[in-house]
Amino acid sequence: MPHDKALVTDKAVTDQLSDHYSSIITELGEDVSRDGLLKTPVRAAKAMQFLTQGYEMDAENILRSAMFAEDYSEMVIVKDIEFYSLCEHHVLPFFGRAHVAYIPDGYIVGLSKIPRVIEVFARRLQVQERLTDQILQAIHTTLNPLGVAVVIEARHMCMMMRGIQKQSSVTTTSAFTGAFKSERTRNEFLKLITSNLH
Ligand SMILES: Nc1nc2c(ncn2[C@@H]2O[C@H](COP(=O)(O)OP(=O)(O)OP(=O)(O)O)[C@@H](O)[C@H]2O)c(=O)[nH]1
Ligand SMILES: [Zn+2]
Repeated sequence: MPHDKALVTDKAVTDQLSDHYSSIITELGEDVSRDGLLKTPVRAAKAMQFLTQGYEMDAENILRSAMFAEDYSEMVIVKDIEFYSLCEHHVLPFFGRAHVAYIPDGYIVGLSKIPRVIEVFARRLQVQERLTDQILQAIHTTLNPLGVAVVIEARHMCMMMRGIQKQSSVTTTSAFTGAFKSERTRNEFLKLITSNLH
């Protein structure tokens, strides 16, 4: 899914976006007909479709496609899941790592589906808070587990390349349901995501 270019570009959309990119590049003072820029509008159009392909994906379907009845009821954690998203204010990247946990209640989910859910919500115009919450809600609604926890750490290019120009600030967001509202369970999760056990 994330690597399949053919899936994410549509000819009509590419043509339209490409025209817009030509105008933008010209407006910036460049010569869009020079050799190095000849194919840039089309490349940029395809890249932007790739970066926003999450609009075409359905997180709940992805999770439902690999749910298995299982009696396991301890915490399952998938941590250090890297992601790239686009901030909806400046259309510049923000990127980092997500840590997700859930405590099953009768059903477990195929592990790869957790990073796939992150792709669904990261590959669109976003804010970090909503990204965190959408991942949480998709898992909560579909698996109906005893609890879900999501922590996201990210760097925002709009705060690095421009604006306030802070190079090392990291933004952390978190959201919890059910059992993770209890301090003991939440602390166990936070301890495990910060440990170096591999
Ligand atoms: N809460 C939140 N804010 C974000 C996120 N991504 C970017 N922002 C912020 O969105 C805000 C937009 O503020 P504005 O004042 O409208 O835009 P601006 O003039 O470009 O702001 P500066 O970045 O401060 O130069 C900025 O403070 C950004 O840092 C995000 O994921 N969550
Ligand atoms: Zn921004």
